[in-house]
Amino acid sequence: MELLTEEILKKVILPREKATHKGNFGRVLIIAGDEQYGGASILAAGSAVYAGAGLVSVATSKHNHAPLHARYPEAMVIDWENHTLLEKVTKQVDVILIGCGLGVETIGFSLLKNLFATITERQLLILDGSAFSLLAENTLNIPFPKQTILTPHQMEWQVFSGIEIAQQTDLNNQTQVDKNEFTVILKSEETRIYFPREESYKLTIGTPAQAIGGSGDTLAGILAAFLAQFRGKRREVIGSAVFLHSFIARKIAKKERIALPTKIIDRLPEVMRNFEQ
Ligand SMILES: NC(=O)C1=CN([C@@H]2O[C@H](COP(=O)(O)OP(=O)(O)OC[C@H]3O[C@@H](n4cnc5c(N)ncnc54)[C@H](O)[C@@H]3O)[C@@H](O)[C@H]2O)[C@@H](O)CC1
Ligand SMILES: Nc1ncnc2c1ncn2[C@@H]1O[C@H](COP(=O)(O)OP(=O)(O)O)[C@@H](O)[C@H]1O
Ligand SMILES: [Mg+2]
Repeated sequence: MELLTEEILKKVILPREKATHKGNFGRVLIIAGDEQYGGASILAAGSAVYAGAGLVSVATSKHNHAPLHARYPEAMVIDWENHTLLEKVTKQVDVILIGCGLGVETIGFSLLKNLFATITERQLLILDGSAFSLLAENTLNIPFPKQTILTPHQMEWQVFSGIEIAQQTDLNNQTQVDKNEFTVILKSEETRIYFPREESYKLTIGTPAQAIGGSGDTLAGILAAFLAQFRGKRREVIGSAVFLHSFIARKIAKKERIALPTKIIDRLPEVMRNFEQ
């Protein structure tokens, strides 16, 4: 198991070249946020925008359109009941994140099912939050596991994989990942990242200041933006997104008791700039 350190940020975060435009930094689609959990979609969208994705679209409940636009006008919004538009945009993007505050109602399941039927092998998929209960309750196969990254916390991993929290050892987790060929970011006070048949990563810089609703939604957005824009080795791009999220939280926690997800988002552009080599 490899320990994540600052070195990974220097490796992955490269300066932006001059002859570029928004299309060079990746297109992200976030399918998230029902009426109750609108904040999850707003946090995921904000972190994807501030972490530097070229274009970010959010398919969400109509309840969230105005607040999302007001907070992050850089993000584009799609009514998630507009199937035609959602399918069109789904086909155009590089990375799709689904699940943050998606809810476990019928619409959540049909969005997941339609996405699985539309996604192609050239795209990357991130599954978070409600996606795990939806997948545990319904028979639905992940279409391209090698292109899929799961970001469960321990309880979500238990529900999805059947491995109880007390049994979530490196060996048991790695075995499950090798068998299924997806990548798992297993979030906890000491997050682990398991890749199929590759060495895993361990994150030891997390702080209890991160134990607040919305922390994971923010991580998911950062991850989507990193995968969309950085061309380095996939495992390093994933490791650097996870490291950066806690690195900023730790900076905030030196002076503040809570690392508010919205504050982590605000710090992203500056901290990323400092790591450009
Ligand atoms: N502002 C918002 O709109 C928010 C929306 N959220 C969304 O709400 C939905 C439900 O997510 P929740 O995770 O809150 O609820 P869940 O019901 O999925 O699970 C949370 C429970 O799991 C247990 N648990 C055990 N180990 C844990 C660990 N390492 N980390 C976290 N929990 C652990 C805790 O007892 C906790 O109450 C998700 O779709 C999520 O994205 C949350 O992100 C909270 C903020
Ligand atoms: N005590 C802690 N120490 C370190 N990191 C923590 C701690 N508590 C939570 N975190 C981190 O905060 C995030 C929480 O994610 P998650 O539970 O999915 O939040 P949410 O769904 O509310 O957005 C994860 O990245 C997790 O590793
Ligand atoms: Mg979560």
